[in-house]
Amino acid sequence: MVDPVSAPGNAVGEYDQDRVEAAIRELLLAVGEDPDREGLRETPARVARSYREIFAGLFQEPADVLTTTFDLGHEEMVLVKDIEVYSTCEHHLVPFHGVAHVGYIPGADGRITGLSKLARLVDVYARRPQVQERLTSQIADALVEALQPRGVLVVVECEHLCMSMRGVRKPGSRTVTSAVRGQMRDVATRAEAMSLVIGR
Ligand SMILES: Nc1nc2c(ncn2[C@@H]2O[C@H](COP(=O)(O)OP(=O)(O)OP(=O)(O)O)[C@@H](O)[C@H]2O)c(=O)[nH]1
Ligand SMILES: [Zn+2]
Repeated sequence: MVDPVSAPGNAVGEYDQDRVEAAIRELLLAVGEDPDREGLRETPARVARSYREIFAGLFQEPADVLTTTFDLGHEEMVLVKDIEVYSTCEHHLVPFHGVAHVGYIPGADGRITGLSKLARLVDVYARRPQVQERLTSQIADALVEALQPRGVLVVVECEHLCMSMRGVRKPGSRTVTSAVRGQMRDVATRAEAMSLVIGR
């Protein structure tokens, strides 16, 4: 038995490697496969290890990653764009992937966070069963809470494999969602942020 991982995040229980393994074996049987054939023998254990990583965000809190802040007195917009996103659609349990652009205007105290922390924050929420709208707003709200910035803009652009490989089968379509908080709602500020997002 591998150590269960238990931490708050959004989880209602702990990660149970043995149970995931048993469920994957059962799933293989249910779809008509033979889980004992050579190619599949190790698959339940592999998938269980892989899900532990893919859903690790269930056991992480945004506060865990937004720990490093600096008082640089910087009062202008900070934007990290094209942060790679890999998440899992909670309706079909298949991936959706693309990029996130995360920007904020520091608060009156000029407190900022490390740039990598913005990407880590995206991962905390992406590594859970998700819908893109919730992913987008959770990132924005976590930044508001941690940094008390003047404004936040989060834009996420993803392709959903549930729309590409099955169902409606429209490969290449991308879904764009945004969450805007505080002064980023101002027309001119939002336009400046969006031009930075769009500019390549
Ligand atoms: N709003 C939103 N919808 C999503 C997201 N990911 C998947 N969906 C949609 O969730 C819906 C689920 O619809 P259902 O009718 O319950 O499921 P379904 O029969 O598998 O639907 P199809 O995908 O159309 O075959 C689909 O329209 C998906 O495209 C997401 O992140 N946000
Ligand atoms: Zn889906």
